[in-house]
Amino acid sequence: MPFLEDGSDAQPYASMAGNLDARLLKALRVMGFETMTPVQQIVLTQLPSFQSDCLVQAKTGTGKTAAFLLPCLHTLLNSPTPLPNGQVGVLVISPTRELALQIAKECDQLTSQLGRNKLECHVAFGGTAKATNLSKFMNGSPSILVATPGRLKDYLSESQVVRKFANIRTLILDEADTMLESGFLADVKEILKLLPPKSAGWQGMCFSATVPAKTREVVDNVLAPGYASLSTIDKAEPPTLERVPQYHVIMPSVTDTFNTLASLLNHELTPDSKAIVFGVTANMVALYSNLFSQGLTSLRVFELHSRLSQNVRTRTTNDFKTASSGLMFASDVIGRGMDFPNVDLVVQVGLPSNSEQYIHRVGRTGRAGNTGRAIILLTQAESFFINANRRLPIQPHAQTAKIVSDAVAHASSVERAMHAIDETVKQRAYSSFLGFFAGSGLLKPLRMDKAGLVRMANEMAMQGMHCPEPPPMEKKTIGKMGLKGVPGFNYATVGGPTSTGAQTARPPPRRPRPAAKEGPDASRDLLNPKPAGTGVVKKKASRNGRRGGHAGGGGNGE
Ligand SMILES: Nc1ncnc2c1ncn2[C@@H]1O[C@H](COP(=O)(O)OP(=O)(O)OP(=O)(O)O)[C@@H](O)[C@H]1O
Repeated sequence: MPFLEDGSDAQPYASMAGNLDARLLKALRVMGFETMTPVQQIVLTQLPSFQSDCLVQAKTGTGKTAAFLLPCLHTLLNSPTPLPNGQVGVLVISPTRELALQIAKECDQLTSQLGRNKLECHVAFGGTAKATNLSKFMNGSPSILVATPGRLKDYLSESQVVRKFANIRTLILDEADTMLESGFLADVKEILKLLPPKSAGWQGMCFSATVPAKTREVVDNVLAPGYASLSTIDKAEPPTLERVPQYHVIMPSVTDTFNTLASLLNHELTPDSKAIVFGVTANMVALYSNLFSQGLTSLRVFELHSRLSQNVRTRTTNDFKTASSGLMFASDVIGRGMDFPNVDLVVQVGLPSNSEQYIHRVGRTGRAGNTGRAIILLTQAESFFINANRRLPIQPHAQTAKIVSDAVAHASSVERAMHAIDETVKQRAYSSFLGFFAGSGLLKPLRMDKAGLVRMANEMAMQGMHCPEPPPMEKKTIGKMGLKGVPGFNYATVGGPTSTGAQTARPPPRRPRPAAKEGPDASRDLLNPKPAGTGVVKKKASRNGRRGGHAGGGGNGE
């Protein structure tokens, strides 16, 4: 069984007959789940009971979804006090909409053999018509609800919705470490206030591939004292899958990002590849996607981040799931939990915000027993990440020198492609890049001050994106980034006719320059409050162009 990295035998699901509901076992057979993965085995055989509170850690792509759904579905189906009709028995909270949908789909598969006793699984997440979903939820029998925290809080503001949770049996936090981080913890606490108290007896389950120490300090929000703590990861082993070799490619400077990425992808991809490239912000991802859609790859290009409508996000997710090959540029909307079959390469461009984010992104490949590769592309200055995370098995890429030197051969095709891209796309990328670094606490490890950050962003814009000058920035946005008074900005003023903002006066479009030589073609935006490029009028260009040295960033969101 390929899930087991130590080569030991996996236990067949058939051995659970009598312990796990026969209808669930039948569904598992239909799904092709013949043997238990290690995390499924540990949960189903070592948990004191299927109703026990637990904190469970297992590597990415090893079947945690079924590991948390099976015990609670079994309990729902076999409880001596059946769930009253219309009540929610199981609540799963997930950090992203895409993951919520994926969990609900797996739940539907697991409950597909219940015949007339079918359990309804509903989803609730933002970006969709709330009224329609809520009325379906209120009028249906949502025994299971998979929700993102924001929309769930919204639902729970209505007392008739709160009443539907009066008999809750299990609360699951998937990606528990991120759900219990500062960004989500306040939401989770508010949600808990509106649910029956823990003393009512509901089960808490927390699952993740990463459980940093700070998570253990706050799990008591959902787990009772004495909860079971299970892990399939040996303390001495790396937290990533052994069958996913990991490499770093270090480039000299941030201005090399686009050419080096083109060189790297040209080096790594084949016409059959299925790869994901993570960028640091949604708008940087949009820029990569635009760039590589200009003939820099023969693969179909996919783009996924929070700045797209939910319809587009859902369609792209489904398309990439079923695609046999393709090149996905993505933000962290798919950094955790998402299961895209047969991804053979994950590339991270720039710094992840922490080692957990790195681990989850790498985990988009090598899933379900498959193999894969992961590469992180950093600047020299950013390479501190490698030294600071020595437990991650990241090796130098054997072809680094060639990839970096071949970047020159891609310069002309990248430049030509950049000239074909709308300036607003570049302005947004520039603004998000600044916002990312300004808000990330990364300037200190990069040994950079704010003026250095602006210089670096300007160099990336002019030398990397081939903008004629630093893209315009509104004073208001600069202030929100905490960069007020920092030299080097091309200030823009608000003006124009619309009430929501104003029209942009952009630098005149540049004519694409012919390429000198054909090359071999191959988050959240923390402080970019609205699509940039709206509401700005160029006033003054100022340049300050010492060659800096860093790209990247993190941000744990969309
Ligand atoms: N027992 C099994 N037999 C065969 N395939 C399985 C089994 N359990 C899970 N899978 C498949 O393995 C893949 C990964 O499962 P899942 O998404 O639940 O992993 P995960 O551990 O939750 O990953 P992540 O840490 O990224 O959230 C899915 O495609 C799933 O269908």
